[in-house]
Amino acid sequence: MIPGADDAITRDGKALILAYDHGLEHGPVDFEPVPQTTDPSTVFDVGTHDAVTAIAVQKGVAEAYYPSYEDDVTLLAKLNGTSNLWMGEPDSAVNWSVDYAAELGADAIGFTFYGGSNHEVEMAEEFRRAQEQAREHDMGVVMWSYPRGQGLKDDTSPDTIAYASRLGLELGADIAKVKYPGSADAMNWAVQSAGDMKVVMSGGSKTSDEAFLSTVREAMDAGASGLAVGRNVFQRENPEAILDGLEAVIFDDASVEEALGATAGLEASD
Ligand SMILES: O=P(O)(O)OC[C@H]1O[C@](O)(COP(=O)(O)O)[C@@H](O)[C@@H]1O
Repeated sequence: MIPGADDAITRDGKALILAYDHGLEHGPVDFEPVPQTTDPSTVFDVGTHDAVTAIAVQKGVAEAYYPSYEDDVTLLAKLNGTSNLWMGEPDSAVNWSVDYAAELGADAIGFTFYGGSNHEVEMAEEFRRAQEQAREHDMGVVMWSYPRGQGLKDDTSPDTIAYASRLGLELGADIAKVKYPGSADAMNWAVQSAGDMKVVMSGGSKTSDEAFLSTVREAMDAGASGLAVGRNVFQRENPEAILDGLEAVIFDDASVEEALGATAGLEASD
C-alpha cells in the first residue's frame, strides 16, 4: 500500500466502485432483471452519478465504451477474470496488461485473488507483476480478495474475511474488496487486520433498499472505506435512487432512515 495511491478512485478517502464485470464472471443472466443493462452504455451512464468514484470493467468493455465516457467516469481496469463456464479450482486469467490499461486511461487496476485456491501461488505471482507495473504508472491497486477453493469450508467466516483483507495489505494492494462477513464485529476485525489499508465491502446479490443500506451502514460503522458494488445497483429499475442513498450513507454519514427518507424512490422493507 502506498498512501495516496488510491486518490483517483476515492473521494474523502472513501470509495464507491461500480463493478460491471459480470458479463464475464456470471454471464448475461445478471442482466436479465433489467435487460437494458446488457448494453454497457446504460451502466456507464449510471457510473456518471456523483457518488461513483470509479467504474470497474474488463478490457473489451473498456476499449469499446470508455472513450465516450472518459470525461465523466474514472476507469478501474479489472485485469483478470474468468467465466462461470470454468469448472476447475478457482483461478482467474489475466486478460490485459497494466501498460495497456494505462494506455486506455485507467487510473487503477483491479485484481481478483483467490487465496486458498490450488492456484494461489501462480495468482500471487501474477498479482506481484501487476502490482509493480501499476506502481510504475502511479495507478491504484484494488484486490478483489476472495478466499475460496476446495480446501476452504467457509469462505465468508470472520476469520477468513479478516485473512482476506490482510492478504491485500501483505501483497501490496491499496484497497481490498471483501465479502461482508455477516456482522459489524466481524467486519471490524477485517478492517483492523488490514492495518492502514482500506477495506471495502463487496455488494453481493440484490437485496431490498433497506436491507442493503443497513448492511452498508454496518460496514461503514465497522470502519470500512466504502463499497464496490454491481448487482445491488444495476439490477434496480432506479439505480440513481440507490446511489443517492449510498452517497448519503458512505460520504455524508447518514443513517439508514435518513438515507431512505431523503431519497425519493427508496423503500423501507415491509
Ligand atoms: O465470484 P462471485 O462471488 O460470483 O462474484 C463476482 C462478482 O462480484 C463482484 O466482485 C461484485 O459484484 P456484486 O456487487 O454484484 O456482488 C463483481 O466484480 C464480480 O463480477
